[in-house]
Amino acid sequence: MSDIDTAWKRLETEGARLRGIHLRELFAADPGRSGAFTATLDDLSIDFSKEKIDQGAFSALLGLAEATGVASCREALFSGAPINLTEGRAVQHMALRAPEGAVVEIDGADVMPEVRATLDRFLAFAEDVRSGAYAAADGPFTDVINIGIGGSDLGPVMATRALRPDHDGPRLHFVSNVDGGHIADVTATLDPKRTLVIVASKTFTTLETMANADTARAWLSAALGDGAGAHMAAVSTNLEATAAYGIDASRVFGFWDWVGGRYSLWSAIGLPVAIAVGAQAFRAFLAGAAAMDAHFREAPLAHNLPVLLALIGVWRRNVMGWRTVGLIPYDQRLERFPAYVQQLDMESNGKSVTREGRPAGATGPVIWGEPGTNAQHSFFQLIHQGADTVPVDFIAAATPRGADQHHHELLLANCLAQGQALAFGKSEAEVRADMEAEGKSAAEIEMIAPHRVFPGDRPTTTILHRALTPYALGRLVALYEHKVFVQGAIWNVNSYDQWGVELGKVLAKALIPAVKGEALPEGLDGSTAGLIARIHDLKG
Ligand SMILES: O=P(O)(O)OC[C@H]1O[C@H](O)[C@H](O)[C@@H](O)[C@@H]1O
Repeated sequence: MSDIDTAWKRLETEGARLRGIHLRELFAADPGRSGAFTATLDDLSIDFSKEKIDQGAFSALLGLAEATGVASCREALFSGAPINLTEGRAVQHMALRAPEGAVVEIDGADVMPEVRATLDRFLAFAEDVRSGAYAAADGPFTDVINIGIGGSDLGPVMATRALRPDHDGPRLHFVSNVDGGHIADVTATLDPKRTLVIVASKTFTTLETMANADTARAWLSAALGDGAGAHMAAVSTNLEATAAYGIDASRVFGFWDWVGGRYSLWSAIGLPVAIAVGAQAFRAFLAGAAAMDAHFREAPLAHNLPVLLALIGVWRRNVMGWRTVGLIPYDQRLERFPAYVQQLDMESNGKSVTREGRPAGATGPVIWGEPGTNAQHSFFQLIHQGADTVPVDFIAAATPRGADQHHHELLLANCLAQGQALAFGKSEAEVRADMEAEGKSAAEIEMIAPHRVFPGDRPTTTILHRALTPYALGRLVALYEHKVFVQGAIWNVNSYDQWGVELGKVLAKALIPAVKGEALPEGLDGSTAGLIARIHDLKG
């Protein structure tokens, strides 16, 4: 048996043992377990004491990380080796936030001079837009529309909302969906004479983004004629395509093929964020991520935050067999964080073959979520009393920014209470005692008590930091990025390609003529042909 098989076997044994032990019992046996199962980096902590693990399971998880070579995979990542095997590319988004003086070599050349020059250039442009030094014909830009999708949209949207207290630049708007309703609704409220449009696309070929860019350009041209070009900027790795599209090189900001789309927020894809919050805050955001990079690279596995988060995920997914994870920020400004992590995680580790092309076991879980406390008043019912165990990650800040302290205390109390309720529940005996104290009749108690029981034993991990500053946000995003990397290493999948999105793109292109009313593609399946016929009927 290989070391990896042995490590998995040991985990299975631990899992079988712990499955029968309620979280209440784990806490009764070791009331101080939160000390043992909390890891910190400065003000950031991860408390995983409400996960169904104990020391035996924890050491088996660390054994798996060692057997699967997480530490050497991590070195390969930072070395700039082409670990994205299927595309022959290095994975070096960390270079985009590397500290002053760092040298990062890819293919034997230091990429940092070019990275720094591009960062300086796009931050200078952001400051010029903010100050009005680069202005619209009628005065400073009041509004900016970022057109992009996937990694060219979710990061900027998420970060702009998260950093609302730092937002002192022009208003930001985001258009991603090819649904014309999206751009129509955004432009309806804006003055083209005072609006800057950023077209953000790594490839500059994405159907949705190019369709929206064409529509935005027509909207600008209708108001500005030849002046429309001055209202457009682009971010891409495909500089030939941006030139062919006619966007002036002075407003084109590049990045590199070693930056995956879902890892590109740190590059010029972050331009809209920089326009919103300014260069200084954007640099603090990068510094927070760099601090997590340094921690991830240097900390021993047993105290390494991304490694621990990854191992908890492996425990949940592979050992316990739970297929989804709820990501619930108790932070309204992180409302798009679950969607952001959804792409980061599911596009990276939603794979079913290993790096060698053989069948992989259970890999990336389904990630979903909404902010608390709203989530409590909608789907938390199922998490408390449903038939499935749904592990949850909570994220909360100890202090609010630009918001009322009392509200924040209510928010935190709710977050903590959910973790308590999920872990410890409420037994039938407790429910009956409560109902008796409420003076309910025996018949009513008999009928209602089973419905009021909370089984508990439902795991949560709580991530806490002081406040959601630009630095803390950078650190949090990098935490999840590296967690995804570690899980990819353990599952032995390539976390950096996304072939699974390709087939739909090809098929959509082939169907466009038929949807427009032209001939159907040859050999089209009966269901799709029927749906197209129905669409034409309904169009009348
Ligand atoms: O930035 P783009 O090249 O326009 O790509 C936008 C997005 O679409 C692709 O299909 C991928 O699934 C995403 O990873 C990517 O972020």
